[in-house]
Amino acid sequence: MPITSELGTLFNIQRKISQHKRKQLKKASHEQSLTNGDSQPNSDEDSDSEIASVGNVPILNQESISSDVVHTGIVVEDNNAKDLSGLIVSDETKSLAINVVDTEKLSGIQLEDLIGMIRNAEKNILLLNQARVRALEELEKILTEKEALQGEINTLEMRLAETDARIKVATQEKIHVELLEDQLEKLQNELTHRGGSQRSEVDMFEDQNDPLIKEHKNGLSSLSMELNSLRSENLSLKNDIQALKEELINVKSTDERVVTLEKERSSLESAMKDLESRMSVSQEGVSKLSTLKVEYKDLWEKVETLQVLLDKATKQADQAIIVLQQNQELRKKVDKLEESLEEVNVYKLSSEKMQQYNELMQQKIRLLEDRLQRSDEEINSYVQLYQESVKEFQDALDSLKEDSKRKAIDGSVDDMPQEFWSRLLLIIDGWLLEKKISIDDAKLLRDMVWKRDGRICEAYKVSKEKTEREAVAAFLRLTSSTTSPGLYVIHIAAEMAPVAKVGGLGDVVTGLGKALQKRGHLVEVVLPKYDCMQYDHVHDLRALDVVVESHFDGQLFKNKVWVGSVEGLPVYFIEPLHPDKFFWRGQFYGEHDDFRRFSFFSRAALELLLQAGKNPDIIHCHDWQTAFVAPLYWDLYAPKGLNSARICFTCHNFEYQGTAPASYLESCGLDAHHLNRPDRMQDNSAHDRINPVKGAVVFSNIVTTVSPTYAQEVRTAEGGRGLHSTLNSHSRKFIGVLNGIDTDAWNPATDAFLKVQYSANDIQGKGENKEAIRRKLGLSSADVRKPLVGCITRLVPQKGVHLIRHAMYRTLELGGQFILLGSSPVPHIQREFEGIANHFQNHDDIRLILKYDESLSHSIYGASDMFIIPSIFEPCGLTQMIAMRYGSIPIARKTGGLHDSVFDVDDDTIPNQFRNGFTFLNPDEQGLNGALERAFNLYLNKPEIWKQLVQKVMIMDFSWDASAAQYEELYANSVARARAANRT
Ligand SMILES: Nc1ncnc2c1ncn2[C@@H]1O[C@H](COP(=O)(O)OP(=O)(O)O)[C@@H](O)[C@H]1O
Repeated sequence: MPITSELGTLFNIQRKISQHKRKQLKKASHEQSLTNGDSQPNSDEDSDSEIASVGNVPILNQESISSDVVHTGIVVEDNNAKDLSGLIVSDETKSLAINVVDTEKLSGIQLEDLIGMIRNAEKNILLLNQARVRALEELEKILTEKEALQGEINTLEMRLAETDARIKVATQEKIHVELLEDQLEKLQNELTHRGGSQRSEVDMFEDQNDPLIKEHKNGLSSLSMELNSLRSENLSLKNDIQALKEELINVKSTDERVVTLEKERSSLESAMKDLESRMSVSQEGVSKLSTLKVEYKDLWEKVETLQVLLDKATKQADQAIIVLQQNQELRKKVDKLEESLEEVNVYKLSSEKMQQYNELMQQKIRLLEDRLQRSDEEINSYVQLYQESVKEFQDALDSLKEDSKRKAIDGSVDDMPQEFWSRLLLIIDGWLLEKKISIDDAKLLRDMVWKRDGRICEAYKVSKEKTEREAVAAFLRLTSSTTSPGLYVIHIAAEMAPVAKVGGLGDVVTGLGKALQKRGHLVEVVLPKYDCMQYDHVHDLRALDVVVESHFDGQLFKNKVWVGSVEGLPVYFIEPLHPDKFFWRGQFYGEHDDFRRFSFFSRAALELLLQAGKNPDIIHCHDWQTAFVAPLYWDLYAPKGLNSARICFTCHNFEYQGTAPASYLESCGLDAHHLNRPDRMQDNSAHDRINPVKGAVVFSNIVTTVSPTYAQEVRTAEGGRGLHSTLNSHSRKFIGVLNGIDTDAWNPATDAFLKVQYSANDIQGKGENKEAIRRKLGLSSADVRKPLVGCITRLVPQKGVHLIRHAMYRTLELGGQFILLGSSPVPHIQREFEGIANHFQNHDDIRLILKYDESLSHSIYGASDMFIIPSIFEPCGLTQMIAMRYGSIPIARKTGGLHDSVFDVDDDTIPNQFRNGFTFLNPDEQGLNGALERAFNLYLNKPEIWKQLVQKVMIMDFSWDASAAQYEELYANSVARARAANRT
């Protein structure tokens, strides 16, 4: 192939390659611009808010880029700028090298940073594209130049080839000329040799006009002409060659330029590649950018939401500030009140017992204020009536005065004129007809007049100068002293300690009953006659020769009635003669038909009261099992004549409400249709079910629970187990009264279950009881001072079983000993603790006894140094009070009744004389650890202080006295209101 065509092919290939590259570059550039162009509408569609912010960015403002890049994390790299300089790229373009930072970091950047980054990234992309376009233009110029040069090279190469050919011809001709010159020279030499001799020959020839010579002469001249022409040709060829050589040099220099251009081209290509890779990086950046845009959109929405919330919060804050200001004013008032309270407290400090009652007194004051307000309302309504009567009474008094003047007033009763007695009778009848006194009172007063009772004469004398109201009161005092000194209270309950006790309810019925009895009230208890009762605690048990019939399932069933005394209280035991043998089940609760068992019992108990002709002032029912008493009383028994009583209901634990399908209510004779309403017995969560506890709250005159804090807790959605709304709407009759304990039954000085009795004055016996129980349960006695932690409880979630379990292990870690007495109605919990009991059965420092054992419970209270009660919630809790009575320091969670009875030894906000234990707030292991460790620390490191603490808690008063007084007052007020209402 000729050189020219070879060069031409090469050139074509190169051109094609460069064209192809250019096309690709253009295409890439076009696509890029499309991509950039597309992203904006897309983002427009995506978010209006984004449009507003991104669209307004002055993206061609170069200054804004440089100032923002560092801030947003997009940085210009100097190296990249140097690479680009070879392409004659503008300075601005150099700043387009984007260092794509970790987008994860970006997402964490503040919102403003994010917006700035998006703006700058867009600016960078645009400038990058501009730089690419310029680079392409430059490249195109260079390629055009290169093409022109290539053409020149081709021409030169052709001319070179021609020149080569001509040089060859010229060389051949030169050789030929040289040959001719040689021949010519030889001929000349020959001619010269022939010289003189031959000169004459030549001359002869000339002279002689010899034709050979002539021919020879002609030949020579033509040769010399030819030679001359060849010489001149040779000269011109030399010139040509010289010119060609120069051209060749030019060509070489052109080649060198081509090589340079090639180098430039390849560096351009590598720059292009670099640009391409940067483009792809920037494309990634773009995709990340769109992710960021989405994130930005989300963030923006959140910001807007936050803004709305902020506005709201600001408004609330404003309101809060106002409230706060009001609060501060209130606070000042409260502070003043507290100051005066403290003064009162200081005064009350003279009696330690009074201080302990301080809180209860405050509560009582609140209750009294409440009551006072209500009775004020009632009284006001009577005032008018009284005022009307005053005049009449005054007239009667005036006439009596006149009589008195006439007769000797200080004479004997018998001397009083008949007119005096008649007038008294008329006054009494007037008060009766005007409903100022009840029929019973009127009857009693009439009897007194009839019998010429000196007391009524005396009452008249005392009241004759007084108002009618005071006179009525003076006469009624006569009737109440005539009838009974106290109230007649009947408890209808499912438990009573110690004969039928499952938990605190049994303790309360007996403890409260005995305390009320001591205060002069007549107290009776009605219980189911369980087959599993502790009959040895019932004195003089006997069946009455009477059968009480009660309705159930539309039929009459007989009930056998037993009487006996328990802890000095008269008790009626009802034994239903029903085929289902309701109370012959070997356990108190947990039967599938508990609802039927106890609704039957509730009705039978009321039937007993009715048939026995009892007229109690108070019927006190407890928990869901006897909650049916309240609606039964008002719906069925009050109409039948058992109408003397007010109903008091105590809920000992709102976790147990005894709900059932509404139709179940029919069995005991209640009208399910009538009662299954939101304002009556309908369960607040399941509307096809009735709720006995709710029914009792609605239908009772007094509703109590077992501690003030628990009473507050159950009025909240979290603590009320669905009944908070009902309790709130009946709040006027609802109150928390802290339970007490039966200090006779729980007395370490007399407790027959203890190995050694002891008291606060002599606590040595406590150590002996500790030693005795260690021996009994097989625990190590090696270290007398090793602290013993006790726990006696039903093992149910409420009691914080996971914390009890943790306390056992933590006690061992701390070097103590642990005794757990408890049982669980929850099978899996019982199984779990059985597993732990087996695991530790031969352990030196821990023992689990998983049963109910009254006697052992006394021994544990007597032996333990500390007592753990980590309840999740606790309506009242008795074990902490019993433990303290036995000198065992409680470690308790601050909830419900525990909060009202255990006060932390390290809590400076509590007066020192009330501090009696270790408490923790959070129901978790850390919370418990803290309290347990503090207790161990004090026990081990400060034995004297510990001893003082033990003696202090043993004499704290947790008796029923204060609580019974509160109940007495609640009862009395309710009865008084009823009587007042009956009179009107
Ligand atoms: N396994 C048991 N053996 C003996 N007495 C127990 C047992 N478990 C609990 N008790 C007693 O039951 C009463 C618990 O009352 P309380 O603390 O009000 O809890 P609750 O009524 O919720 O069970 C205490 O008198 C305690 O001594």
